[in-house]
This record gives sequence, C-alpha cells and structure tokens, in this order.
Amino acid sequence: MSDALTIPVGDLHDVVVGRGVLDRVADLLPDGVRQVLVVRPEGLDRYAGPVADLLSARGLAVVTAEVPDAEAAKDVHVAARLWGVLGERAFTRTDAVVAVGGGTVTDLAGFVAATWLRGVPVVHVPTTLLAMVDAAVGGKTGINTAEGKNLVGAFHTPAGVLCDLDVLETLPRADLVAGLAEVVKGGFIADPAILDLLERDPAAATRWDSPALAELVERKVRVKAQVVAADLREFFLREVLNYGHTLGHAVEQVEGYRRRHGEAVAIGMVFAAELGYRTGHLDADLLARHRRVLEGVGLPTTYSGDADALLVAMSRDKKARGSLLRFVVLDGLARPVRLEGPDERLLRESLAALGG
Ligand SMILES: NC(=O)c1ccc[n+]([C@@H]2O[C@H](COP(=O)([O-])OP(=O)(O)OC[C@H]3O[C@@H](n4cnc5c(N)ncnc54)[C@H](O)[C@@H]3O)[C@@H](O)[C@H]2O)c1
Ligand SMILES: O=C(O)C(=O)C[C@@H](O)[C@H](O)[C@H](O)COP(=O)(O)O
Ligand SMILES: [Zn+2]
Repeated sequence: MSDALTIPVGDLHDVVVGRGVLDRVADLLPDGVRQVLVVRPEGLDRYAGPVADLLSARGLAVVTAEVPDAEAAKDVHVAARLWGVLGERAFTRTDAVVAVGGGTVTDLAGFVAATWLRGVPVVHVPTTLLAMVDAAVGGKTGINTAEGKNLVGAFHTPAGVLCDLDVLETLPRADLVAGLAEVVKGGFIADPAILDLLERDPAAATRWDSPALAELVERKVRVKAQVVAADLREFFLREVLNYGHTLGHAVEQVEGYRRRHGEAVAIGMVFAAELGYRTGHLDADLLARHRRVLEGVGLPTTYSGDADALLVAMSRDKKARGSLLRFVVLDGLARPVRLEGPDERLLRESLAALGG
C-alpha cells in the first residue's frame, strides 16, 4: 500500500488507511467544528500530542483528556468525567470528539460523543491493529458495567476513521497479535483469502511494516464495512461480526478483564467451532483449521475456567433472547449461521473440549 486508501462503509462513513497519514486528521472533521476534545489513554501521548497540535494549527480550540489504559477506560465514571469536560467548555453540536488510541478509547470516546447533547461528531484515530480493523469501524460504542461487557452503549457512526499503519511500530507484539484475532474472524466468516495469507506466512502478519499486514488490514476493514453497511443496527446480518464473542466476552468478564479482547475472541472462536462441529454444521477439517490458523500467529486456543461462571456471563450476551442463548457458528467456510438455544450439556462439552 503506497498511497492512502479510502474504504467506504456504505454511505455511513469512510475509513482512510495508509502510512504517514496522521496529518490528514483535520480533513475528517465536519465543517463548522470549532472545539475538539482529544481522548487518549494514559501513558500514550506519542500520537495524541501531534494530533492535538495539527488540530490547533487549523485554528481549533483543543482540549486533551487522558483516560485510564485498557479496559478500565470503559467505565461510567470515566465517561462522566469526559461529559464534565464537555460541559465546562460548553461543547455544542458543532464541536467534536477525536479518539486517539486502541479499541477501549474509541469505544469510550464514541459513547461519550453519542450521548453528549444526544450526539456530537466523533473522529476515530485508532492506534492498535484491533481498533483499525474492527473497533473504530462501524459505529458500535460502549462501556462495561459490573454485570458484563459492553452492556451500555449506542450506535454512533463516526464522521471518519483514520488508520495510520506507521503507528503500529510502537504497539507491543502481544497487542498486534491480539488484533489478528479479529482479522482471523473476518477470514472465517467472510473472506477465506485472509486465512490463506495467514497460513502462507504467519510471521509476516505480525510485522507492523509488512505488505502482508497492510493487505490483511484492508481485507478485514472491507469485510466489516460490507456487513455494517447492510445492517448497521444489528437486526440480522451484523451478528456475524460477533463470531467468537459470546464466550470471548464471558472469558474477559470472568477473568476481570486481565486478558486482551483479541485473545478471548480467539478462544471464543475455537469454542464456536466446537459447537458448530458438534451440531453437524462444520467438519473436522474446518475445526482443525481454527486451531491451526490461530496458533500459527500465536493466539491462544485452549482454556479451562469456571464453566458455571461462564454460563452465567454468557446469559447476558446481547444476542440472547429471553433464556435462549444464540451463537454464531459456521455452516462451512464463510457461511455463518445462527445456532439457537443449544442445550447446557452441549455447551459444557464444548467448553471441556477447549482443554487447557
Ligand atoms: N466497537 C466495536 O465494534 C469493537 C470491535 C472490537 C473490539 N472492541 C473493543 O475494543 C477493545 C480492545 O481494543 P484494543 O485491543 O485496541 O485494546 P486497548 O485499547 O486496551 O489497547 C491495547 C494496549 O495498547 C496500547 N496502545 C495503543 N496503541 C498503541 C501504540 N500505537 N503503541 C503503543 N501502545 C499502544 C494501549 O495503551 C493499551 O495498553 C475492547 O474493549 C473491545 O470490546 C470494540
Ligand atoms: O461490530 C460488531 O458488530 C461486532 O460485534 C464487532 C466485535 O468485534 C466487537 O468486539 C463488538 O464490540 C462486540 O459487540 P457486542 O455487541 O457483543 O458488545
Ligand atoms: Zn471484538
């Protein structure tokens, strides 16, 4: 990828992907914005600092807010503090929020933008692989509650998303690998060429400056864009993007958010594959391919935890209807289908199959 690429998410918003493109940030803001709140995680000013300077240089009044790192950002008290900053500065509907960070920051800042005055513009500048290929795209925002992950949130389409692949140079390898889980998800649910690329050269996928990683980003963003454009509010198709997340979110919550989201989703995809296999949807080869692709890039595929606690956590999944749990499983490669109300025995067997 040499020049920046613009990938439309239907007519909802664009995703700009390139290298050295951070200086385009002001161009993504709607006309008429005068004040901007830049939201960044604690300890990571390397990108938010220049973004704030670029916006100031365009004559905008910029205030920067630091939020706790990682999942601790997705908390109502943190959101309330940001509402306070917007209130003190009298942000109006023609002012904007700019998130510069990983998926936790884009989820939080997107939620604050969705709720302030019932909606002000937000621009996402994702700085992790995971946020570039998934969290910043498509307008899902949210925070956690004591009862579970992402239980409070809103759909709020960003004004724009700017992915500068060069920022991945400083991303710890474990976070890059975690982001690959959402890329793998895109391969299994919609674009098998992603899996071929990962199998051919898994090492290239974990190098921030490789052409292979750039191609994977582009392919995964296109998968997400296509799904979101068809079903922004998750009435039907968008549920496929939740592949691996029913157990994944439960694992995150039960472990007190000590594990990266992508790692939990990797485990969740193996679980979904086990469920699919045991219900006759997918064959042993496709089940084995899940473990092979994920392990190939260094993602976890085994898990042993408290099955009772996981079942309770899964009962709060947003796809559940009443007491009926609903999962996304594969009916073959790139053929996601819904599995309604599998019985508890099957869930426990599939959990046990994760070994660990
Ligand atoms: N809204 C959605 O559609 C959606 C989709 C997928 C995931 N998510 C959410 O995204 C979150 C996970 O996001 P994540 O994996 O980006 O985690 P994260 O935001 O916690 O970032 C991971 C770590 O990387 C650090 N970091 C970020 N960019 C860096 C850089 N360029 N250099 C060095 N360090 C950097 C962060 O400070 C943090 O410590 C979860 O809360 C998940 O629920 C949301
Ligand atoms: O965009 C979506 O839709 C997704 O499900 C993408 C997931 O990767 C993401 O983790 C999302 O936040 C999960 O959504 P939730 O509705 O289960 O909270
Ligand atoms: Zn996810």
